[in-house]
Amino acid sequence: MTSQYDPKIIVPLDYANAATAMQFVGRVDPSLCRLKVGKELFTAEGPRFVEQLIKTGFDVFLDLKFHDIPNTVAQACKAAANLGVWMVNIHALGGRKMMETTREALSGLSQRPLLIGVTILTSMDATQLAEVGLNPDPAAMVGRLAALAKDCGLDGVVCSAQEAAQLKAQHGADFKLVTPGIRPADAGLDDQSRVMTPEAAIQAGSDYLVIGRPITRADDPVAALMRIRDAIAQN
Ligand SMILES: O=C(O)c1cc(=O)[nH]c(=O)n1[C@@H]1O[C@H](COP(=O)(O)O)[C@@H](O)[C@H]1O
Repeated sequence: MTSQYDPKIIVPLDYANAATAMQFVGRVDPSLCRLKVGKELFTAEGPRFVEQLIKTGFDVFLDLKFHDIPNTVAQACKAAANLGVWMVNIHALGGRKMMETTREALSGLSQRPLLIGVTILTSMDATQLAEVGLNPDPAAMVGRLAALAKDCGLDGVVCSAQEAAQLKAQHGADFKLVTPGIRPADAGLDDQSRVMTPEAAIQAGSDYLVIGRPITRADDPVAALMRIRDAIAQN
Protein backbone atom coordinates (compact mmCIF):
# COMPACT_ATOMS: atom_id res chain seq x y z
CA MET A 1 0.00 0.00 0.00
CA THR A 2 1.32 3.46 -0.84
CA SER A 3 -0.04 6.62 0.64
CA GLN A 4 -1.70 9.04 -1.79
CA TYR A 5 0.18 11.87 -0.05
CA ASP A 6 3.74 10.55 -0.47
CA PRO A 7 5.26 12.23 2.61
CA LYS A 8 9.06 12.07 2.67
CA ILE A 9 9.51 11.90 6.42
CA ILE A 10 9.37 8.50 8.11
CA VAL A 11 9.02 8.76 11.88
CA PRO A 12 10.38 5.73 13.76
CA LEU A 13 8.09 4.76 16.61
CA ASP A 14 11.05 3.95 18.85
CA TYR A 15 8.90 3.73 21.97
CA ALA A 16 8.60 1.06 24.66
CA ASN A 17 4.96 0.24 24.08
CA ALA A 18 1.89 0.90 21.94
CA ALA A 19 0.30 3.31 24.42
CA THR A 20 3.31 5.63 24.29
CA ALA A 21 3.56 5.31 20.49
CA MET A 22 -0.12 6.20 20.15
CA GLN A 23 0.44 9.46 22.03
CA PHE A 24 2.35 10.55 18.92
CA VAL A 25 0.35 8.67 16.26
CA GLY A 26 -2.95 10.00 17.60
CA ARG A 27 -1.80 13.56 16.89
CA VAL A 28 -0.66 13.09 13.26
CA ASP A 29 -2.23 11.81 10.07
CA PRO A 30 -0.97 9.97 6.97
CA SER A 31 -0.57 13.19 4.98
CA LEU A 32 2.18 14.34 7.38
CA CYS A 33 4.51 11.35 7.71
CA ARG A 34 5.01 7.67 7.30
CA LEU A 35 5.68 5.46 10.33
CA LYS A 36 8.42 2.96 11.09
CA VAL A 37 8.07 0.08 13.53
CA GLY A 38 11.42 -1.28 14.63
CA LYS A 39 12.83 -3.91 16.92
CA GLU A 40 11.82 -2.35 20.25
CA LEU A 41 8.13 -1.75 19.55
CA PHE A 42 7.69 -4.88 17.43
CA THR A 43 9.17 -7.06 20.16
CA ALA A 44 6.91 -5.46 22.75
CA GLU A 45 3.67 -5.30 20.80
CA GLY A 46 3.93 -7.66 17.81
CA PRO A 47 2.27 -7.82 14.40
CA ARG A 48 -1.27 -6.93 15.52
CA PHE A 49 -0.10 -3.44 16.42
CA VAL A 50 1.46 -3.08 12.96
CA GLU A 51 -1.86 -4.07 11.40
CA GLN A 52 -3.64 -1.55 13.58
CA LEU A 53 -1.38 1.26 12.33
CA ILE A 54 -1.95 0.22 8.71
CA LYS A 55 -5.73 0.19 9.27
CA THR A 56 -5.59 3.83 10.34
CA GLY A 57 -4.19 4.65 6.88
CA PHE A 58 -0.46 5.00 7.55
CA ASP A 59 2.24 3.53 5.34
CA VAL A 60 4.32 1.39 7.69
CA PHE A 61 7.99 0.56 7.24
CA LEU A 62 8.69 -2.64 9.16
CA ASP A 63 12.34 -2.19 10.17
CA LEU A 64 13.49 -5.57 11.47
CA LYS A 65 16.67 -5.62 9.36
CA PHE A 66 16.51 -9.33 8.65
CA HIS A 67 19.93 -11.00 8.33
CA ASP A 68 19.89 -14.81 8.26
CA ILE A 69 20.09 -17.71 5.83
CA PRO A 70 18.21 -17.10 2.54
CA ASN A 71 15.13 -19.23 3.26
CA THR A 72 14.59 -17.74 6.74
CA VAL A 73 14.82 -14.16 5.49
CA ALA A 74 12.61 -14.83 2.47
CA GLN A 75 9.87 -16.37 4.61
CA ALA A 76 10.09 -13.57 7.19
CA CYS A 77 9.64 -10.98 4.43
CA LYS A 78 6.64 -12.90 3.07
CA ALA A 79 5.12 -12.76 6.55
CA ALA A 80 5.77 -9.00 6.58
CA ALA A 81 4.11 -8.66 3.18
CA ASN A 82 1.05 -10.49 4.51
CA LEU A 83 0.73 -7.85 7.23
CA GLY A 84 0.37 -5.23 4.48
CA VAL A 85 3.48 -3.21 5.28
CA TRP A 86 4.66 -0.62 2.75
CA MET A 87 8.39 -1.26 3.19
CA VAL A 88 10.58 -3.97 4.70
CA ASN A 89 14.36 -4.16 5.04
CA ILE A 90 17.08 -6.80 5.03
CA HIS A 91 20.85 -6.52 5.54
CA ALA A 92 22.73 -6.40 2.23
CA LEU A 93 25.65 -7.99 4.09
CA GLY A 94 23.54 -11.17 4.08
CA GLY A 95 24.74 -11.54 0.50
CA ARG A 96 23.45 -12.17 -3.01
CA LYS A 97 21.67 -15.47 -2.41
CA MET A 98 19.77 -14.09 0.57
CA MET A 99 18.67 -10.97 -1.33
CA GLU A 100 17.74 -12.81 -4.55
CA THR A 101 15.79 -15.53 -2.73
CA THR A 102 13.84 -12.89 -0.82
CA ARG A 103 13.11 -10.85 -3.94
CA GLU A 104 11.83 -13.98 -5.69
CA ALA A 105 9.68 -14.97 -2.70
CA LEU A 106 7.92 -11.59 -2.84
CA SER A 107 7.52 -11.48 -6.61
CA GLY A 108 4.44 -13.69 -6.77
CA LEU A 109 2.44 -11.61 -4.32
CA SER A 110 -0.39 -9.36 -5.53
CA GLN A 111 0.71 -6.59 -3.18
CA ARG A 112 4.33 -6.58 -2.19
CA PRO A 113 6.24 -4.16 0.06
CA LEU A 114 9.24 -2.22 -1.16
CA LEU A 115 12.26 -4.41 -0.43
CA ILE A 116 15.17 -2.32 0.86
CA GLY A 117 18.74 -3.36 1.65
CA VAL A 118 20.52 -1.92 4.66
CA THR A 119 24.07 -1.08 3.57
CA ILE A 120 26.30 0.19 6.38
CA LEU A 121 24.53 1.40 9.52
CA THR A 122 24.64 5.18 9.94
CA SER A 123 26.11 4.68 13.41
CA MET A 124 29.28 3.14 11.90
CA ASP A 125 32.39 5.21 11.18
CA ALA A 126 35.78 4.33 9.71
CA THR A 127 37.18 3.07 13.03
CA GLN A 128 34.25 0.76 13.67
CA LEU A 129 34.30 -0.57 10.10
CA ALA A 130 38.00 -1.40 10.39
CA GLU A 131 37.40 -3.14 13.71
CA VAL A 132 34.99 -5.63 12.15
CA GLY A 133 37.29 -6.24 9.20
CA LEU A 134 35.48 -4.18 6.57
CA ASN A 135 36.82 -1.48 4.24
CA PRO A 136 37.06 1.58 6.52
CA ASP A 137 35.79 3.90 3.78
CA PRO A 138 32.01 4.03 4.43
CA ALA A 139 31.23 5.45 0.96
CA ALA A 140 33.11 2.61 -0.73
CA MET A 141 31.34 -0.05 1.37
CA VAL A 142 27.94 1.53 0.85
CA GLY A 143 28.58 1.87 -2.90
CA ARG A 144 29.55 -1.76 -3.17
CA LEU A 145 26.56 -3.07 -1.19
CA ALA A 146 24.08 -0.78 -2.99
CA ALA A 147 25.28 -2.04 -6.39
CA LEU A 148 24.87 -5.62 -5.19
CA ALA A 149 21.39 -4.90 -3.79
CA LYS A 150 20.32 -3.36 -7.09
CA ASP A 151 21.71 -6.31 -9.03
CA CYS A 152 19.63 -8.63 -6.82
CA GLY A 153 16.44 -6.76 -7.73
CA LEU A 154 15.93 -4.77 -4.53
CA ASP A 155 13.96 -1.53 -4.71
CA GLY A 156 16.54 0.58 -2.91
CA VAL A 157 18.80 0.86 0.08
CA VAL A 158 19.15 2.38 3.53
CA CYS A 159 22.29 4.53 3.57
CA SER A 160 23.39 7.79 5.10
CA ALA A 161 22.49 10.98 3.22
CA GLN A 162 26.25 11.54 2.89
CA GLU A 163 26.26 8.77 0.28
CA ALA A 164 22.98 9.77 -1.42
CA ALA A 165 24.34 11.96 -4.24
CA GLN A 166 26.82 9.29 -5.31
CA LEU A 167 24.15 6.54 -5.29
CA LYS A 168 21.52 8.61 -7.14
CA ALA A 169 24.02 9.42 -9.88
CA GLN A 170 24.98 5.75 -10.15
CA HIS A 171 21.59 4.04 -9.89
CA GLY A 172 19.00 6.55 -11.09
CA ALA A 173 15.81 8.08 -9.72
CA ASP A 174 13.85 4.85 -9.30
CA PHE A 175 16.31 3.25 -6.87
CA LYS A 176 14.97 4.42 -3.52
CA LEU A 177 17.31 5.94 -0.95
CA VAL A 178 16.10 5.76 2.64
CA THR A 179 18.31 7.86 4.90
CA PRO A 180 18.43 7.77 8.70
CA GLY A 181 21.06 9.74 10.60
CA ILE A 182 19.20 12.98 9.92
CA ARG A 183 19.92 15.79 12.37
CA PRO A 184 18.72 19.40 12.21
CA ALA A 185 21.70 21.76 12.64
CA ASP A 186 20.92 22.42 16.31
CA ALA A 187 20.35 18.77 17.31
CA GLY A 188 22.79 16.39 19.04
CA LEU A 189 24.18 13.35 17.20
CA ASP A 190 23.21 10.76 19.83
CA ASP A 191 24.69 7.45 18.61
CA GLN A 192 24.74 8.43 14.91
CA SER A 193 28.01 8.98 13.02
CA ARG A 194 27.24 9.73 9.36
CA VAL A 195 24.66 12.51 9.62
CA MET A 196 23.18 15.29 7.52
CA THR A 197 20.57 18.01 7.99
CA PRO A 198 17.09 17.40 6.52
CA GLU A 199 17.50 20.15 3.91
CA ALA A 200 20.92 18.87 2.75
CA ALA A 201 19.62 15.28 2.63
CA ILE A 202 16.81 16.26 0.27
CA GLN A 203 19.25 18.21 -1.90
CA ALA A 204 21.56 15.19 -2.00
CA GLY A 205 18.75 13.01 -3.40
CA SER A 206 17.29 11.16 -0.40
CA ASP A 207 13.82 9.83 -1.17
CA TYR A 208 12.81 9.24 2.43
CA LEU A 209 14.24 10.75 5.61
CA VAL A 210 14.05 8.62 8.76
CA ILE A 211 13.99 11.13 11.61
CA GLY A 212 13.59 9.79 15.12
CA ARG A 213 14.79 11.47 18.30
CA PRO A 214 14.81 15.04 16.95
CA ILE A 215 11.02 14.50 16.61
CA THR A 216 10.04 11.79 19.07
CA ARG A 217 12.05 13.19 22.01
CA ALA A 218 11.13 16.82 21.37
CA ASP A 219 8.98 18.62 23.93
CA ASP A 220 6.31 18.85 21.24
CA PRO A 221 6.94 16.06 18.67
CA VAL A 222 4.25 17.23 16.26
CA ALA A 223 5.60 20.80 16.24
CA ALA A 224 9.10 19.39 15.61
CA LEU A 225 7.78 17.31 12.69
CA MET A 226 6.00 20.34 11.20
CA ARG A 227 9.16 22.49 11.50
CA ILE A 228 11.20 19.92 9.58
CA ARG A 229 8.45 19.48 6.96
CA ASP A 230 8.42 23.23 6.38
CA ALA A 231 12.21 23.35 6.14
CA ILE A 232 12.41 20.65 3.46
CA ALA A 233 9.40 22.02 1.55
CA GLN A 234 11.44 25.12 0.84
CA ASN A 235 14.13 23.17 -1.01
O1 LIG B 1 17.10 0.81 8.95
C1 LIG B 1 17.02 1.84 9.64
O2 LIG B 1 15.95 2.44 9.75
C2 LIG B 1 18.26 2.40 10.20
C3 LIG B 1 19.43 2.11 9.53
C4 LIG B 1 20.62 2.79 9.84
O3 LIG B 1 21.65 2.60 9.20
N1 LIG B 1 20.60 3.70 10.85
C5 LIG B 1 19.46 3.96 11.59
O4 LIG B 1 19.52 4.83 12.47
N2 LIG B 1 18.29 3.27 11.30
C6 LIG B 1 17.08 3.51 12.14
O5 LIG B 1 16.67 4.86 11.98
C7 LIG B 1 16.23 5.41 13.22
C8 LIG B 1 17.08 6.61 13.55
O6 LIG B 1 16.62 7.22 14.72
P1 LIG B 1 17.22 8.57 15.30
O7 LIG B 1 18.71 8.39 15.41
O8 LIG B 1 16.56 8.72 16.62
O9 LIG B 1 16.86 9.66 14.31
C9 LIG B 1 16.29 4.30 14.25
O10 LIG B 1 15.01 3.73 14.36
C10 LIG B 1 17.26 3.29 13.64
O11 LIG B 1 16.94 1.97 14.01
